[in-house]
Amino acid sequence: MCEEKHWNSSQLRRYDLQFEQIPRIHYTDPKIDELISANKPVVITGSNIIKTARDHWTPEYLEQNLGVAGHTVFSSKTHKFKYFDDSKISKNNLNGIEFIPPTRKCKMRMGEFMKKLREWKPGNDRLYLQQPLNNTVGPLIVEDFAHFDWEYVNKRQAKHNWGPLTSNLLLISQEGNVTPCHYDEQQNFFGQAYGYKRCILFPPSDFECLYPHPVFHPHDRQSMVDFDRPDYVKFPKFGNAKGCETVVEPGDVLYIPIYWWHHIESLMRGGPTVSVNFWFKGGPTSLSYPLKDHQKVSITRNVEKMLLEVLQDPKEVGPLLRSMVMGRYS
Ligand SMILES: CCC[C@@H](CC(=O)O)C(=O)C(=O)O
Ligand SMILES: [Zn+2]
Repeated sequence: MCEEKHWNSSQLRRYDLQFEQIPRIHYTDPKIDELISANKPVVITGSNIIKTARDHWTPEYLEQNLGVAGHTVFSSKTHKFKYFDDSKISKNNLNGIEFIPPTRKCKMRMGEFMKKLREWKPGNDRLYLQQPLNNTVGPLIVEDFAHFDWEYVNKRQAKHNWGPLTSNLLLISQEGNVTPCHYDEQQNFFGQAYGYKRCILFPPSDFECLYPHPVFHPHDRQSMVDFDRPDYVKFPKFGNAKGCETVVEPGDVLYIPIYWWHHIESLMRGGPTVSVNFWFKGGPTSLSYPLKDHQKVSITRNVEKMLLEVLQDPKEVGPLLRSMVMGRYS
C-alpha cells in the first residue's frame, strides 16, 4: 500500500553527500532490538511511545498547556543553531582563541514565542524552543507525558544496559531550522510529535571525515564543517563521510545511538515542528576487543583532556601531538 507522503524533496536542504536510508521498522519486530544492540540507528514506527504527544501536541495545544513559566529559547541570525557549552568560553580556557557565540539564549513564555513565530518575516532572527520537560508544565502535558509507553522504553533501557534517563527535551522549531552535525555522549530515543524533520546520521567511525572541534572548545562535539559550504581544503575527508538519513513523521521514534553524529533539520516550508527526546546515559562499557568505534572516540576525548590538563595552554596540544605522531606513527 503506497504511503501518502506529506512532504517533497524540494523541502530538504541540498548537501554534497549521498545518504543511505535509515530502516523504518514496526515496533513489534525483534529486528529493532538487534539494531539497538549493534548501536545502529532505526526508526521505530507504529508504537505508542509518544502517542499522546503525537495526538495532542500541536503548537496551539502547547501554547495553551505548557504553562506560564519562561522557557529556554535560542535565537539565531541564520537557519543554523550550533550548540555551544558556555562553561568553556572562559578566558583562560580559550587562551586568546576567539569565540563568537552563534546563537543567543533567553527565557520566553510560550505565548510570546508562538506570537513571534506567527509574525516571523525573512530577515528576523529565527527561534528554537528547547526546554527540558519538568514540573513547571501544565497538568494536561503532565498527563500526556505520564501516558507515554514507558513500559516499552524502560524495557529497551534494561535490555541494552543503558544508564538512567537524564532528561526529556521538548523541541519546538520554526520551519527550516537546522541543528548542525554533532554527537552526544548519550543514547537517544528521538520522538517526533508534530511536523516533519530530516535526520542525517553518520557512524562514530566517520570521526576523521567530520572534524569535531577540540574537546576544550565551546563547540566540543560539534563538526567544524559547514554543510552548506564545506571547505574541502581544511576538511579534505568530508566527502568520504558515509551518512544515512530519514524524514521522521508524527509518531516516529528515531533511535540515535550514543556517539553517532546527527544533523537534524525541520523541513523548509513545512511549518513548525515539535519533538521530544529521551536522553539516557550510556551503560557501563567494558573494554572488549576489538574496541568499538565509539570507544575509540571516547579514548581520544580522554587523551585531549589529559594533555590540556597537563599542558595548560590549548595552543600547545596540537604541536605536541604532531611531534608524537609525524614520522613515528604516520
Ligand atoms: C538540543 C537537541 C536538538 C536535537 C536535534 C533537533 O531536534 O534539532 C538533538 O541534537 C538531539 O536530540 O540530540
Ligand atoms: Zn544531539
